[in-house]
Amino acid sequence: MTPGTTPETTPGRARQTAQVSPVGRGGDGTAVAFSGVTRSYGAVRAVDGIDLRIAAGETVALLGRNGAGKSTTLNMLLGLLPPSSGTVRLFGGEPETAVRAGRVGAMLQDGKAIPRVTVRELVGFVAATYPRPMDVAEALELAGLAEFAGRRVDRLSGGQAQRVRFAVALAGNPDLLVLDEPTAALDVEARRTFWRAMRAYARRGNTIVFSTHYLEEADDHADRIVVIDRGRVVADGSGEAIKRRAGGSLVSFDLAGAPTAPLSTLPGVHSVEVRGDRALLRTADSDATVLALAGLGLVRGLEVTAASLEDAFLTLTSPDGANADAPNHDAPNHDALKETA
Ligand SMILES: Nc1ncnc2c1ncn2[C@@H]1O[C@H](COP(=O)(O)OP(=O)(O)OP(=O)(O)O)[C@@H](O)[C@H]1O
Repeated sequence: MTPGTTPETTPGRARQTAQVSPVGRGGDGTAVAFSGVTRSYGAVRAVDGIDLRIAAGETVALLGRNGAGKSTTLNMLLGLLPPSSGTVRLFGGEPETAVRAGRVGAMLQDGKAIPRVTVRELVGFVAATYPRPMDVAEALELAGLAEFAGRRVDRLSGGQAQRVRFAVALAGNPDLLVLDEPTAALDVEARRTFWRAMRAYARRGNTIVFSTHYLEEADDHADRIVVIDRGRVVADGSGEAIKRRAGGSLVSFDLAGAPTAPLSTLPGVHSVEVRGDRALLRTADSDATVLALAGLGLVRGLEVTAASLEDAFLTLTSPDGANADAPNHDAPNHDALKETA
């Protein structure tokens, strides 16, 4: 069952609504612990050896491209999917135990269809399954739904329905909120409202794990970013640290038919991408790269720009189905990108 997404959610653990220190909730202060976790679907290795500790009270973003393994990781975290190997612990025990105890609220991509009841009724039904739930009005307020409380849930826009799912995830007043791409269906204003609510919930000492494709979103709203690529953690640290270590510069120029093979061996270059006739080199030393390009006569339309957040992300991850025209010679030492949280 998907915790926190249906009125039938399992009864919750007794706990107070008041602010609680994050330390102590997980015994040693650990909310989530993955040790050597893998998960395969047939021949597809979706998660390929994840070790991860998330302290109680942390807000952590799982950042990765489509198919990186984020949802699989979150599903194992919630006990919805067993790992092929390794162990997952929530608050020191089995995920199922924490979920059954009502310590976990989730908002997943494939939340079940919402029945024909009002927003207030639905959140009330879910809240009633917990011994000490969040006050319904408070959950609606936090999720930005106060004005829609009397509206039928099947008569809401996609973005409003998404907020209902958030309110349902909050209803049991969980210690840990797990959100799989929570802002996917939201417009700019709704995103702002959503993140404001999420931060308010985090300030109470709760733990939040959310997945996203966007480094900017992760950087703006998480204490810590865990970058996942091809089922592995390739970077783990603050947004600042990830930008600093993966940032560098972007050097682009017109190839004019020149071969791409030597580009990845130029000084400073850690990845090469070709878009049409233009080559984009991500480099840690733009001066050295430009000098080397000049030596090769490759200076047509040359541009040097600081790497953006998205460039930093691209540097850390590899595109699906890399093709010969768009090699990504990622060669960073990923271990060097990890920092102690
Ligand atoms: N039920 C399944 N059966 C077979 N393969 C699957 C299944 N679920 C996921 N996969 C594969 O496992 C890999 C990881 O998928 P996952 O959904 O965990 O990625 P993701 O990072 O959440 O992607 P997205 O951002 O697109 O949601 C992908 O290659 C995907 O095709």
